[in-house]
Amino acid sequence: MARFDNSTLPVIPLTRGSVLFPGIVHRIPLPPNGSYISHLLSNSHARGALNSPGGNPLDAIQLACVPIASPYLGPNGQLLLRDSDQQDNTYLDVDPSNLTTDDLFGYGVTVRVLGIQGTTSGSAELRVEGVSRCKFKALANERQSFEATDYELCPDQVSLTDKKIRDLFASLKAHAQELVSVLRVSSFLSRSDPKSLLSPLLAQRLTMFIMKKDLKDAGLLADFMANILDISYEEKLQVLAAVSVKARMTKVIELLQREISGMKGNFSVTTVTTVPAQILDRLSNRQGKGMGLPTSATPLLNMSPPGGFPPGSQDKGNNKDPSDIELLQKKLEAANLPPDAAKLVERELKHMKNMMPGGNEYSITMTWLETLAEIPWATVTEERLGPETLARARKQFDDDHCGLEKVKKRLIEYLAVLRLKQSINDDLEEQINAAEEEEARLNAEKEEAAKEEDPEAKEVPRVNSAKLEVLRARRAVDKSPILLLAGPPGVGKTSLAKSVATALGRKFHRISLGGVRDEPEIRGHRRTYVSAMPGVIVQGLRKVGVSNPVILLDEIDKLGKASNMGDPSAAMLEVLDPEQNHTFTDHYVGTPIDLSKVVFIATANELDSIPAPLLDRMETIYLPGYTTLEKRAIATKHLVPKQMRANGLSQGQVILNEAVVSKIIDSYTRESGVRNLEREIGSVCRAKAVEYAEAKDGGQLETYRPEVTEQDVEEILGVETFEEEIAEKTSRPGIVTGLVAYSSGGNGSILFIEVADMPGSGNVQLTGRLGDVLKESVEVALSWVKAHAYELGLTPQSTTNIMEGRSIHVHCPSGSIPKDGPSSGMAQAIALISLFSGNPVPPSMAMTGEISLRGRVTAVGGIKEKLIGALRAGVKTVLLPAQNRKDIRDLPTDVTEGLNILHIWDAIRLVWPDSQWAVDEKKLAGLESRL
Ligand SMILES: Nc1ncnc2c1ncn2[C@@H]1O[C@H](COP(=O)(O)OP(=O)(O)OP(=O)(O)O)[C@@H](O)[C@H]1O
Repeated sequence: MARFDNSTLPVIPLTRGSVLFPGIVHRIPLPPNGSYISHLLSNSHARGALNSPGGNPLDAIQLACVPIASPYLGPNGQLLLRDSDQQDNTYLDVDPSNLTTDDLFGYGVTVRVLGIQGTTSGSAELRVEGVSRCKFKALANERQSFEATDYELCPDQVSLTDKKIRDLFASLKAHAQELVSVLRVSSFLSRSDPKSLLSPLLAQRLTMFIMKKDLKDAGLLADFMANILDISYEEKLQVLAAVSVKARMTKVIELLQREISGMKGNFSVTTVTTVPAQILDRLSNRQGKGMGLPTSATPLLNMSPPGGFPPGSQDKGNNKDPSDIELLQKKLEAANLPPDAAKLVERELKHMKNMMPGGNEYSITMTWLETLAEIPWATVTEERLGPETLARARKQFDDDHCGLEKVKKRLIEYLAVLRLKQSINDDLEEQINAAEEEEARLNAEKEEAAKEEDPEAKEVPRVNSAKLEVLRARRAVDKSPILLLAGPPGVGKTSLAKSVATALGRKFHRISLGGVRDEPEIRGHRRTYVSAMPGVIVQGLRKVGVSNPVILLDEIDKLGKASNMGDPSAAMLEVLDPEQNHTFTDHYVGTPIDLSKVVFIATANELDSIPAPLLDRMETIYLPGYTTLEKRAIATKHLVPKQMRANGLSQGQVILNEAVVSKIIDSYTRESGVRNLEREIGSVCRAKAVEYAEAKDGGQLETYRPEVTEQDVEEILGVETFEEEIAEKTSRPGIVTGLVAYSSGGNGSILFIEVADMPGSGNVQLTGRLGDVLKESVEVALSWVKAHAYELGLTPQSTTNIMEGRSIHVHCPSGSIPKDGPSSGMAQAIALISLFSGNPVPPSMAMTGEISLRGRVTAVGGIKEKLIGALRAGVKTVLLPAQNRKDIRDLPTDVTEGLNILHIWDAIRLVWPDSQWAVDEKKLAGLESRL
């Protein structure tokens, strides 16, 4: 057991090359079981408690820590060997149990015990904090315990009036701050190494810590910096041995200078602090007002350390990179902002000059101003709306698209109106300018007159102002409508809009509204939000760089519905309203933008899902699907040459004849548009390109065959993907052929409706993935047939229930394909009548039409697609509602010639002309319609 008396001081050797300084917290690992440190602690505690009973037991423990001596230093820290390269640091790998007093350094620190802490590895650590330097004159070693038998405590002595000390302290602080800045910059530059990262928060704390130290803490600050500096063990021992604060500061400043210049070798530092100017302000104010900080620290704020900016000058904005703001200012000037925006920008720029660069607000404002500078406020594409515009547009449309005559005609009309309105607007603009000049002149005259008090002159400007207002109002109203191209996928909506842009010579930008769910996506987030951005419209304008592009609002029908994130379609209303869009406000930009020069063209696959107010603002041009004939023409004239070019083939290297194109259309695609057709033609071209290249490389070009046969198509594209629904050859009661538009892939096709009856109690079973509307139309048909069973001759008496004792099952085959819509109502009713009467419907006959509960057959949509599908499926006769007569006029001739189209008034008679069971005119006379 160690023996202690009050004149001795227990000493713990620090191993692993560590040096403890006053003010620094250190952890000393406690060896397991029976450690001498434990004995030492308990004895020291017992002795301390004896001396000062009742105090904090930890405070009672008196200890010192001593580092291992270096063979390269003398007992007072003087360097014995100058060339550190020759140093061998193996002396530091000591076994604590074999230490002798000779192994210990002559200086150490007394410590305060903070506690004992367990570690995750199961061992314990003693936490101590250095208190004061201590010089050991004599050390004793007894049973592995060390004690200083003769020692001298050396607390820091700082003379607050010593100018040399004050200057040294100011220099130490400045260097310490500079080191933090340099560390921050270097960690920023070497982001790839996470170990070298100094977070902004930590850098700020360090700077604050340094700033808060005052002259009486000079020695502590020097110790703190020596502790964090990357210096050798000997240098640390030297700092420990520097009892004089002056000497210590000199040594630490020297070490700091070396460290800083070493780090600065690779880059130049322009910013030296991370403490916000306001805090520095506050600090200097506090000092000025004598709020606890000694005035001796004041010179610090005015000092000018080598290589850095004086910290006190930071609030004057000197440390900002002026080129950033200047550059931005120039960009903003060049952007030609409207007066409102210019005022806003000026204010923000002024504000920005007082901000800390790198701060959050600074970068937010910077990004915002950059966005504003990039918006094309006044940049426009030069107009090409001249007398030749329409001819050029016509040629462009014909070059890019086959068929679509009606649509092209409508687009030409649109461009003609755009041109006329523009010339009217140009005239108006001229008149407005003239009127404005006139008003300015009259105002000047009025002022003159007012000076001379002439009452007559005052009336004239009022007349002129009214004229100006009228002119301005006319200009605002004379805007062209927004076009909506609606139709199934791949029918050329996007490419038509592109052709419009080409014909007008304007830039084109496409905005996909498909995934837009929130209003801010259209109108932007307020710039105070984290990672706020402008909306899609402003982003589009920034991208194209002009204020008069053609913007395609693609898939406007897929725009999200109103939610807690706002209603995107409401924001769209403002964009599309010619009355409002000259002052469109994006939340991020925060100032109105004129969208009136933009030509907006929207596209949609269906109109039902577009909110009515939005639909109302647009003029719809419907693009129906293509017939096989049209597809063939498009493929031959456009898609084949296009795909050949795309695959590096020149004319004549691939020949696809009509039969081959038809095979691709019928067997490999089922769509209203031509997108898949283009893809399949692309596959064929690619396969031929490989064949051609191989033949050429092998020197056997003569063996290459450019013609593609139907067999080749099968080999290249694989097994036929689609087999058309073919009309039945025979029929049974209860089976009717209906028509659908936009079935799989948006094509028209036929649909079989099968009804069977069985003994039961009047139940109706529906299968075949029927949608709610379709189910309802079955119910309507059944109710009508039940209600008129007697008139139709299906029951012998008017009181008989036709469903009595039976149940029915309605099924539509292709059960995996969902079906919906009311247009099969008539076919359901005919199928039921057919079932109950036992009369089959001719198999080559198909029908479509919605029925009401009164038995009226009403118009349905998608006639063109349905009839094309019917023709393809081998249907000969089609029954259509009388109201759909108008749709037949636009049908391609191959459809009108290939089908016997009958508009029904008396459907039953058309289906069963020879039947005897429904000819009682008297009975039918009561019906409102002749289903
Ligand atoms: N009448 C046509 N003549 C020539 N090519 C056409 C015609 N119609 C469509 N195409 C071509 O079909 C492809 C698909 O057209 P586009 O992308 O314009 O379809 P879309 O109607 O916009 O489809 P979606 O609704 O899916 O966006 C384009 O390559 C286009 O050039």
